[in-house]
Amino acid sequence: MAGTVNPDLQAERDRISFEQEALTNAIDGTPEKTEKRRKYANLALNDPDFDMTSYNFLSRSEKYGAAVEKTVKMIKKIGKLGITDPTDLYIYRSHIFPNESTSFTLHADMFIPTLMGQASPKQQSKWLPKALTLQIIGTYAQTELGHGTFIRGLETTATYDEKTEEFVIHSPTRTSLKWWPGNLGKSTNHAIVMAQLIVKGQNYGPHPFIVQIRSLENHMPQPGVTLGDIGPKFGYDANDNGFMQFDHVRIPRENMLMKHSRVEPDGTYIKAKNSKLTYGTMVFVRSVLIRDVAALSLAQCATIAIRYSCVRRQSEIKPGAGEPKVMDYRAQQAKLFPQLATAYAFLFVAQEMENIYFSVNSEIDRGEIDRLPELHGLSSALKAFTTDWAVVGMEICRRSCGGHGFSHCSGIPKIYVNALPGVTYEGENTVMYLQAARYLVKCVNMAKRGDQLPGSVAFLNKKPAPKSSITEDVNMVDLVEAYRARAYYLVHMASFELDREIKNGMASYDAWNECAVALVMAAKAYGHYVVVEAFAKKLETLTNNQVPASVIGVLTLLGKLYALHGILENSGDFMSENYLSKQQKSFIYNGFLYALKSLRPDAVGLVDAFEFPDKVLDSVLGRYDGRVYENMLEWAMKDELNKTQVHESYFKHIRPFVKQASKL
Ligand SMILES: CCCCCCCCCC/C=C\CCCCCCCCCC(=O)SCCNC(=O)CCNC(=O)[C@H](O)C(C)(C)COP(=O)(O)OP(=O)(O)OC[C@H]1O[C@@H](n2cnc3c(N)ncnc32)[C@H](O)[C@@H]1OP(=O)(O)O
Ligand SMILES: Cc1cc2nc3c(=O)[nH]c(=O)nc-3n(C[C@H](O)[C@H](O)[C@H](O)COP(=O)(O)OP(=O)(O)OC[C@H]3O[C@@H](n4cnc5c(N)ncnc54)[C@H](O)[C@@H]3O)c2cc1C
Repeated sequence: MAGTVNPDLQAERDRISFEQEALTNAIDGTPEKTEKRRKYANLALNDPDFDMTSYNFLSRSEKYGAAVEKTVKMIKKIGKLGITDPTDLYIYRSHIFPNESTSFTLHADMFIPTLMGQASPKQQSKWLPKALTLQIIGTYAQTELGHGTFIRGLETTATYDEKTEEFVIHSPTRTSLKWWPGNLGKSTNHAIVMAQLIVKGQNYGPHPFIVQIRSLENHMPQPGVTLGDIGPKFGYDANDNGFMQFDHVRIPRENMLMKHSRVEPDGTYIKAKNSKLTYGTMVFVRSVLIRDVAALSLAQCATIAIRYSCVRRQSEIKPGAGEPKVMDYRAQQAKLFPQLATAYAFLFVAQEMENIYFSVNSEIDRGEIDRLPELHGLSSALKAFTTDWAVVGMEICRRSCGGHGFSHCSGIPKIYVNALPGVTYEGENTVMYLQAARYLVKCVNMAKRGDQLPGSVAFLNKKPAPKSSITEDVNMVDLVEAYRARAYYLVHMASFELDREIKNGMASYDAWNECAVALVMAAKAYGHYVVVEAFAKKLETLTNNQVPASVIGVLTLLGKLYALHGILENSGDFMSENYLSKQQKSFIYNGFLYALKSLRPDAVGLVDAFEFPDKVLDSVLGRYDGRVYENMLEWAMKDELNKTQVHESYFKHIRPFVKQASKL
């Protein structure tokens, strides 16, 4: 990150009030994690074998080809370097493929996790070594043309043939074509296929099967399998999301993943302890994408927009006093600082989600499944809440860069389109909120019966005070309590509405649909509360770990800003039933303004602390050295249109037309 830095940006760095290294450690989790991240990031970034030229100026086919080449090179390097730990692998990979999908992403993030979570020990010993050494490369093929959300509605069938001890995989209709699986279109040779298990004429619902889909010799589709790419999308150009049709494809019985449920050779079906264990890979990915998609993408966009806002000068505050940095406009701070605070909040809640995921998962491995519903409810709510707000925040960052934010030179469009499908894949967000609400409503009924609720839903056990205790000197404790109260009331209100409809004679499924607006609001409020509380807990942990006061100070300001902004944006909720008085609302507003003002000197330090390398941001606007204007023209000149002064279409179309016109 050496070189002459734009003086405007240097001035920002010269006045940072906190110890940046300690903050970076807090973001990573521990100093050891920072060290590890730097080590694997540098291994990737300093390797001259990786061409980090961005894909901006390539066609879709070229992008795909470049991604495959880079993926294979990366896999070879991983083998040479002996990187095996999943976190190290993830860091290494995300610095070679920043905000991009590798050609084997689904293999790493879903195919292998599914083998680990769904295959029996015997099956794991057969498939995992092959998968880990890439002798086979797989994807996760669940979604079909007709159904993504409603897994029970999948139409692909796996019919057991006891005579041959095989399953017959078949796509009976046009809508049963697998559609969307990543890396299916061109790259993979195996797939975990979710299909309706049919034994002796009985349908036991969706189950996972491992199916070879392409030849390991020449990559042609296996007999009975039709394959292709689904065509251009909103983004994800280098990713070959694919389609797949089966025509009575036979696989051995052992290819059904049988950790949780089994089919014996004679066709006897042994069911799982909980049929939803089959959905485990989705819970895993929902848990990790809170950090890897939502938090990090927003943090990157905030970095770009805040650095650029300290370089960009425009208009006037005081007439005649010259053009200020746009960061000095209070309105610009009001747009960008909440996004910065949200990125921090999501990083902290992701650390908590990761701990919960791994702790519940090891319980599940021991056969204890009591906490599965909470894990599902919490991961659903947080997946939806964080991806929703991350994409809203990224767009705010983009607009805050004015016109240049619309250009790929800002780097924001690439980050945005890579994160955007996070609101849809792995469970469409409204559907995820409703899943969380389903769990919350159950919890209300359990609390009414006097049951003690676990972890993140324990707040439903205790009625909050009817009035907030927020004072002029707003503090984190009162803010957390305000969010708890809002979540408590909205969850109870949704539950009350549901009960009322049912008491009035409505069938429970109709009542559910009727109350969906209240249910989604309840789940959002729950997600918001969990995030604010996670921020407060993080501050407590850092304080207990003797992190420097300067860091606690700036993070406390950020935490408050996040919570205050959320109250201002949702003041109707907080002010209903007079929980928050008009005077308290003015304390919130003043606290928000105070936080903006106080954070201004540290804005660049707070984004620098994320330590996103320039190669990751791939942004002219967000460069570490702030040399924006010096590099814009050079960047634009890379475009194919600038390779010649006069484009061939001039000779083909414009010139003849103009000649013709001049004769008239
Ligand atoms: C430190 C660790 C390092 C590790 C590094 C690893 C590196 C990984 C890095 C990853 C980085 C980034 C990741 C991003 C890239 C990944 C790319 C991903 C691409 C996307 C892939 C996909 O999209 S795959 C397809 C996903 N599809 C879905 O998600 C479908 C959504 N639908 C559903 O989940 C369900 O059908 C439903 C939730 C909608 C429920 O349907 P339905 O109404 O029919 O209900 P059911 O009858 O099915 O359910 C009834 C009861 O079951 C409960 N339930 C439902 N789901 C679950 C679950 N998953 N777990 C537990 N319980 C569940 C439900 O609540 C009901 O309960 P009751 O009320 O008690 O009856
Ligand atoms: C980039 C990308 C990558 C993907 N990768 C994969 C992959 O690798 N493997 C794979 O199997 N799939 C993959 N998918 C598919 C993805 O998982 C599904 O698109 C997703 O689960 C949503 O399902 P759907 O498309 O059927 O949406 P739909 O369910 O059709 O949603 C349409 C609308 O209906 C609403 N809706 C649906 N059901 C309900 C309900 N019960 N209550 C209220 N509203 C409802 C939704 O909220 C939404 O507004 C990918 C998708 C994308 C975009």
